Amino acid sequence: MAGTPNRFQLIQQFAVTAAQMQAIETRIFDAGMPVAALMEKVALNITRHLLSILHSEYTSTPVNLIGVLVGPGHNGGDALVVARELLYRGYRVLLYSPFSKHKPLTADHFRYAASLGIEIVEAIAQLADCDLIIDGMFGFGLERPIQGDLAQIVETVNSWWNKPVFSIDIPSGIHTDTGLVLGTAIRATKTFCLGLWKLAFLREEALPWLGTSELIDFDIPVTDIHAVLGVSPDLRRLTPELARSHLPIPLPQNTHKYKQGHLLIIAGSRRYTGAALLSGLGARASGVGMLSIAVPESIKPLLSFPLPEALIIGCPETDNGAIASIADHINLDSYDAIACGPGLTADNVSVIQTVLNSHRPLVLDADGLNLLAKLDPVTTLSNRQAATILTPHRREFKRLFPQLNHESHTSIEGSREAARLTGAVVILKGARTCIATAESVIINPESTPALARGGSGDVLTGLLGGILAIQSRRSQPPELSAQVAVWWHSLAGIVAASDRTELGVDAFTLTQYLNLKQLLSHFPQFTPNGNIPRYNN
Ligand SMILES: NC(=O)C1=CN([C@@H]2O[C@H](COP(=O)(O)OP(=O)(O)OC[C@H]3O[C@@H](n4cnc5c(N)ncnc54)[C@H](O)[C@@H]3O)[C@@H](O)[C@H]2O)[C@@H](O)CC1
Ligand SMILES: [K+]
Repeated sequence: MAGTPNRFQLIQQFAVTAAQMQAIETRIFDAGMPVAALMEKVALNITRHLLSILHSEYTSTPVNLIGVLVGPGHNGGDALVVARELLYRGYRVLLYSPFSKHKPLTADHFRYAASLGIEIVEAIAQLADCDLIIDGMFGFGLERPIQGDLAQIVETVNSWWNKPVFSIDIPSGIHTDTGLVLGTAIRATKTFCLGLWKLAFLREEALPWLGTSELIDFDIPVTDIHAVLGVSPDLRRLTPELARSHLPIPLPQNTHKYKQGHLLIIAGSRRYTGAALLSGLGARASGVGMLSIAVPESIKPLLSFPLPEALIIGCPETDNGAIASIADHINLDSYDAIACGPGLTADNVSVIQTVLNSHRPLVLDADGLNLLAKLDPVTTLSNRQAATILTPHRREFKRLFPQLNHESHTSIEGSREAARLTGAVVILKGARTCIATAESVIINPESTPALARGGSGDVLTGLLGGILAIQSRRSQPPELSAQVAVWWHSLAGIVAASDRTELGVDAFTLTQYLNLKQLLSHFPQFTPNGNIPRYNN
C-alpha cells in the first residue's frame, strides 16, 4: 500500500481546463506573486529540464543552434526567458516572432533579448539550419484557428520532419481543453506542460501532436488547486501511486484460498479457444485465490494443461462449438466475481442473460458486450443489483450505446454518460483508457500502442476479474479494481515493449510480463523526470 501522496504525486492526479488554469493563476497573482516573477520561475524550470535533456538525450547529435518561435502572449514570454538562459549557457539562439504586437511582459523580454545580441530573424526559413526548435507561439490562450501566414509557418516547421521540436505548455494550435487541432498545429517531439496537466494531454485526439510529454512543476500551492478543482475532482489521472494504493497487498496473515476470492471466467469456443486461455493467464497473474473457467465441453482438455491450478468446467455446446448454456451444476452466485465474454461468439444471448441475472460482481468483455448489445443494455444493467464492469473498445462502445452522440462525445464524456445511464463501471479502452462511474472519470495517461493487438483485451479481462474477486471479498468499490487492472495491464505492456519493441508484445508474451514484483521494480522510472520528490508539503 502506497503512503499518503506528497504534493508532487498529488498534482500528477489532476488535469485542468484553460479556464481552471487561469483561475488558479489568478489566485496566485491576487495573493501577491508578481506575474513576471512567476514567468521567470516557470521558464527557469523549463530551461533546467531542457538542458538536462540536451545533455542526456542529444549527445550523439549535439544541439548548438536553437530556433525559438515567439508568440504574442505569455507563452512567447516563457520562450523568450528560455532563449535568454540558453544564450547564457553558450548556445546560439535565433528568435522568430511573426507578430507586430506582444503583451507588455513579453515585449519587455523581447527588448531585453535583443539588447543581449540574440539574433532576430525575419522569416521562418532562416530557422531551417537549427538543431532544435522551441515552440512558444501559443499556449492555453489560443482562441481561434491558426490561419494564413501563421499556418504556413506551422506547416514549414512540421515539414522539417527530422528536427526536434519542443513545445512549451502545449503544441501551438492544439486546443487546451478539447485536444483538437485549431486550423493547424505544431507536431512536437516533446511537450513541456506547465504546472498542471492540461486536459488535452488526456485526449487521444491530441496524441499525434504532443510527442512525449512532461510536467514542469512550478510549485502551485495545493490549496489553490483544491480551491478551483475541489479536493476530489470528478476527473483525474490514474497515477502509479493511485493504482498501487488500491492493490490487495499485503495479504492478511490468516487468509485462506476462499478468502482470496473465487473467480469464474466464462469464455471461449471451438473457434476462439485462445481467448479463454489468455483470460485464464491474466487471472492467474492477479493472485486470485481460486480460479474456475467455464468453456464448451470440447475444448476443456486444451485448457487443463496450461492452467493446472484452475478448475476447468465443460458446458453444453452448440453445433458451432459455442457455449449453449451454463452447466447445470454451476451456481453463479457462489463465486466472488464473474468475468464473461472473451471468445464466446455472438451466437447465444441466453448465456449472457443467465450471467446478468446473477447477483455477483461481473466483468463483461468482447462477445459478452456484443451479446449485451442485443438486449437493452441500459435497462438490463440498471436492473442489476450487483456491480457490472464493461470493458468495451470504441467499436463495441458504439454498438452498446447507439443513443449517445458519438460524433461529439469524446472518450471522457462518452464513458461518463454511459456510466450514468447504466450504473456500470465503464472502462472505455484506447490509447487513453477512461474508467468511468456515474460520479467520476479516471484516465490512464501511460500506455503503449503495443497493446493494440488481438488478445490483449482477453488478458485484461482475466486480470481484472481476478482483482475484482479478491477485492469484492474486502468490499472494495469495483472501480478501484478497474483502476488497478488498467494500470497493471498497461505497465506490463510498456515494460514488455521496452524489452522487445512495440512489435514484440503478442498477448501471450504480455501475460509473461504481468509479474507484479518485476513491474514494480521498473516503477521509479515512471515518476516524472526520474526525480524522487524531495518535499512533503
Ligand atoms: N497559467 C500559468 O500559471 C502560467 C502561464 N504561463 C504561460 O502563459 C501562457 C498563456 O499565456 P496567454 O494567456 O498570454 O496566452 P498565449 O501565450 O497562449 O497566447 C495568447 C495570445 O495569442 C493571441 N492568439 C490566440 N489565438 C490566436 C490565433 N489563432 N492567431 C493569432 N493570434 C492568436 C491572443 O490574442 C493573445 O494575444 C501559458 O500557456 C504558459 O505558457 C507561464 O508564463 C506562467 C504561468
Ligand atoms: K506552445
